[in-house]
Amino acid sequence: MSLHIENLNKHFGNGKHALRDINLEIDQGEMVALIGASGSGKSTLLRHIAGLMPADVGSESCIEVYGECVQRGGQIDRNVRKTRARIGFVFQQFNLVDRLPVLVNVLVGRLHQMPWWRSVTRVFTVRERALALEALDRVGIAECHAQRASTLSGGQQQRAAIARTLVQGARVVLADEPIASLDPESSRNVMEILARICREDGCTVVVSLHQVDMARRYCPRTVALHQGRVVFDGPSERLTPALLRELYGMQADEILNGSESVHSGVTRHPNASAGWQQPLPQAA
Ligand SMILES: Nc1ncnc2c1ncn2[C@@H]1O[C@H](COP(=O)(O)OP(=O)(O)OP(=O)(O)O)[C@@H](O)[C@H]1O
Repeated sequence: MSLHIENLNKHFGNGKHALRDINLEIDQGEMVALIGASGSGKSTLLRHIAGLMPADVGSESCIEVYGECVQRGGQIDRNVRKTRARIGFVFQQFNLVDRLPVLVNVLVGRLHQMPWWRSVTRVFTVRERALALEALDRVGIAECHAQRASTLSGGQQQRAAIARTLVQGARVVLADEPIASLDPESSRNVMEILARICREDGCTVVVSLHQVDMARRYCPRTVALHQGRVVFDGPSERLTPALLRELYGMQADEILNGSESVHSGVTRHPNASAGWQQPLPQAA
């Protein structure tokens, strides 16, 4: 089991109950979509899994990644740095250092494996550079390795961020709305790359998405959140518009239509309702 989440609850200081009794098991090599309307708790859940945010203190909660404790009872584990090294985090806004070359941004993924003086001086070995170039090649942007990150398109920056997780050697990739700022073609590229590292490297991928169409295209399993609760956990193909309306009421339109209004350009099934597509076979 690569991810184990038990009795997870989170109240923020303002009293907001953002996560409610979350229990999840995710196997190694699964690609799981986390969907839900804005404010449903997707980012908060991913941050808890990465050990970036503690659950309610004194609760019965427990999060483990590959059997290693990330947090228990609202306390982040003392050895979380070791566990975090296996977790790659991909953000909506890429989180690259604009003025640094792409290759150096990708090599940042290795910092945890280096002595401190090398991380400060940013002296990388030939082998480390070769690894980073290989990762950039896998995400299709090796030719951009010497450019400053700021000169890349949004889609290329997101691919560099994924290459960073490859160089890190992450066994779990948590991607928080990685395609929310991208055009349709870049979105498909990024989702295909995530699906490929899942398939080829056996990485576990959990990707939060606003819209169900991408979940159905690329992720065999979807976990749907509504007001901090898991309201669906199962095969993505079961998430029909009717079921989404049952789960989300008026908010279903945000999940069904959002991708169409923001990033149109995907072919719709002739019988589809607004924003709805038939599932495609697993991405190549
Ligand atoms: N630091 C915080 N303090 C107080 N409330 C917060 C904090 N962070 C998040 N929340 C609240 O917790 C709830 C869940 O937020 P979260 O960002 O996880 O939702 P989300 O599903 O990722 O939304 P979006 O799709 O808009 O990014 C929201 O109501 C949000 O306002």
